[in-house]
Amino acid sequence: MTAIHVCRGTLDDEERGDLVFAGDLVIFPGVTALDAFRDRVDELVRAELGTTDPESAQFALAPTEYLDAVREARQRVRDDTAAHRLLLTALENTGLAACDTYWDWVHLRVLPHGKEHAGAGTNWHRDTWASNLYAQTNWWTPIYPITAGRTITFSPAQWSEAVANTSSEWGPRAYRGSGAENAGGAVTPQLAPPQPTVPELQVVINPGDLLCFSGAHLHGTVPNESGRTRFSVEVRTLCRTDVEQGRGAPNVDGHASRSRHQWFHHVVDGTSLRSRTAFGFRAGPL
Ligand SMILES: O=C(O)CCC(=O)C(=O)O
Ligand SMILES: [Fe+2]
Repeated sequence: MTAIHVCRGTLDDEERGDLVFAGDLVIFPGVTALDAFRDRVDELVRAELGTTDPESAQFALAPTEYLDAVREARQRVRDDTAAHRLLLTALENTGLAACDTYWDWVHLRVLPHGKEHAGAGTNWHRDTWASNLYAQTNWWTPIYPITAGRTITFSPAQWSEAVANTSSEWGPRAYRGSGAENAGGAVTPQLAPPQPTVPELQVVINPGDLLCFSGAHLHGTVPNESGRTRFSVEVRTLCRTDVEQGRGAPNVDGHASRSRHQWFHHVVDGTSLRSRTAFGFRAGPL
């Protein structure tokens, strides 16, 4: 049973882990530093799209021009250390201890209106089918207002129920961040037949709110037919103590042969989690 917690105070890493690794969703409303982060992302997005209304820019620009600008905006956010610092402060505002935290990369997801852009979203997946890291915690925030028709969706019923999937044969060529998203590639492992019935929970939060969930949750993108483009940012964290102590969500159906510690770098000093051989991690190539 998934509960949704609206947490107006802070949770330390252990308290947060107790909820998230049990399948609960945690919403931190009005996180202080998130306003400045959002302003920064908005500035980068407007600059790249050359508009004051990014949510309708897809209708104003030629398709290739638009997709190029989106790619640039995504890269700008991924490289922008000022934005990263603000996002880290926002995570710390929720109680996260930066000294113990590794993250992957700050990913701007742009989901335009219309079926032809569906590849910019994701099908149902658990991130852990790819990362094989059960302490993985996902953070997600909208940059502009969203609706139930323009958001992320969860299948709480499948938290503890195995579903057939392609995690055993999925490989790093589909590595997230490679740009495969907009080419409609299999960015994460997929559901395999038989397709389960997936009762959905679409989560609508405000810009400035942060949604936190286990990477082991079955989740995906609501197809955007809302008439406006969705802009959201996601990042994944690992708490070193969780990894060292083997804390995390249960694995109900992941069959990846490797764990992708190398996707995660320390939020302050940038050292790779893979290089922390003191943990006894395999340090082999992808
Ligand atoms: O934003 C979405 O639609 C999907 C996000 C996602 O899969 C993630 O944050 O791991
Ligand atoms: Fe995901």
